[in-house]
Amino acid sequence: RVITSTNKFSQFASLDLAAGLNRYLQHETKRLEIIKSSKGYEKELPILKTRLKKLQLLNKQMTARKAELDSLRKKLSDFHPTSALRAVSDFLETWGEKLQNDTVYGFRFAEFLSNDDRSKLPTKSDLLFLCQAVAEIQFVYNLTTSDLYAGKVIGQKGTPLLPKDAYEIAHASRDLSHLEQAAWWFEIALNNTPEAEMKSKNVGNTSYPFADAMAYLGALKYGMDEQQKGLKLLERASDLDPENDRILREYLRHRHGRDVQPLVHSDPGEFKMHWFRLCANASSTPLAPVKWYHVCRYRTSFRVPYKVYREEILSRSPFLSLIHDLVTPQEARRLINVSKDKIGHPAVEGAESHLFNVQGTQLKNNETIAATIADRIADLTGMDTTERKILSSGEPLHVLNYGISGSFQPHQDIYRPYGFSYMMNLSGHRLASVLIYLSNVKAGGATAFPHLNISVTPELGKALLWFNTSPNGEVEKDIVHAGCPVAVGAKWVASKGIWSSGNELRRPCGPKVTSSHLAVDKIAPRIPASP
Ligand SMILES: O=C(O)CCC(=O)C(=O)O
Ligand SMILES: [Fe+2]
Repeated sequence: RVITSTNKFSQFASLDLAAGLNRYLQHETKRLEIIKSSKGYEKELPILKTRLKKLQLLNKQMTARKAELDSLRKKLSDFHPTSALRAVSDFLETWGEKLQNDTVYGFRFAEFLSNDDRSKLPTKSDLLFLCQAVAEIQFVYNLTTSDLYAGKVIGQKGTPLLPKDAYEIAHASRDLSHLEQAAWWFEIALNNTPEAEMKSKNVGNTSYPFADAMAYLGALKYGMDEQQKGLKLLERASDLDPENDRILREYLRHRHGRDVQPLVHSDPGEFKMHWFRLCANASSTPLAPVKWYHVCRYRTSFRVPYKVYREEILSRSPFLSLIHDLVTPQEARRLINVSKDKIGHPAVEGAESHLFNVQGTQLKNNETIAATIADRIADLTGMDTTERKILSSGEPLHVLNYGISGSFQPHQDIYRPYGFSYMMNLSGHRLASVLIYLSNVKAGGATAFPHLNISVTPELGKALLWFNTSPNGEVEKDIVHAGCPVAVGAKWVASKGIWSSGNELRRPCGPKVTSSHLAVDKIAPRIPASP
């Protein structure tokens, strides 16, 4: 999928279709010349000539549409869901067939696009995925259908949609069991389709099956206690496409109230809805301004003789804090750049893949930049982050990349019950996690802590620090957290795990409050405990 990670997209952006075609054209021209001047190939000459003519035509089209391709790339690079949906849909309509289907022009495109390059092209499944993404983003962020149809996503303007997109999103919503939402999308598709067009039966590539849309809407309305409205729609649908057996049967079943299955609405459950609310609130509320309980840590070490870290304590128990400016924009860029080519490896080793739809990689400390970050975290937290073959104190840095609607389901960075099989080993528990934001996100993509009622908007350079076990060594159940779906833009994070091995006597807020270098109780006595 091109859009699941921003990295996949940049591969597509770097693909030069026109140059590839040109190479192929030159190759074929040369072949024709050689064959012309050789004996015994007379029969094949006409075939080759037609083939060359078709290629020349395609080349002309390709050159003429260079601007179009560039604008497609530009639209995709905004990582805006409606713009991306429109762009991919346009691409598939104009180029997709030609490039994916070997036989349209009677020759193999594979010859000018390598398999590797072809895998970089947007596909039909990218389009379906984008429809799902729009449906999901709408649900989580509570967006109105008319705003989304106009391309508006949480204040970020994208390309307006077309009725056929609305039809596809309706189906995606239906698949997610968001039935009310599905009805809205069928409705908006139909409302934006002129009556004359519906009657013209001309359901081409650029349109959608109107009668189907009407029948689906009718069945939904019927099931949602608007029986009369529903029946009328089903009847109209059947009139519109009298030869359609499926629609006729649907109409009759509903009219006679026979075998009408009750609609099954999705019930995400209270916990998920709470998580979604936190996601939606985070995206509209900026971080709190600096408060009295911000903590300045003055730390000296042989690496950093004098350094001030500003730290906002968000929760004392379990401990969660926001560190301002852990990495510079240059360092973030560097981390992204060294990760880019490796991305796509399992994001989180040993984790159940249904938990996330992001891509990632691991950077070991032999990457200079990763070592720098590990050292800084050691300075900052007072803990050991050294990587060792056994009894390691630091985990390799995980770099994660979220594309449109990329998310990480609620989990804990520990062994159970979330299936992170590697999270407890000889090195003990993953004692603490440091999550560094390597990018801003245009909309969505917050990190939510449902049990703490906290969600944090990603901001380039900032980092969250939390402990996965409490000072007495028990698992912190309340540190469950999730990456909210990205609505617009790209999200890059790096997470550093700190193992208990080697840190037994180093964790802050240790046996005595005074023994803690943080002394949170002294500095922030009035922060309410978690609900
Ligand atoms: O990206 C986020 O906001 C959360 C990531 C996370 O939980 C993890 O990497 O373990
Ligand atoms: Fe996590």
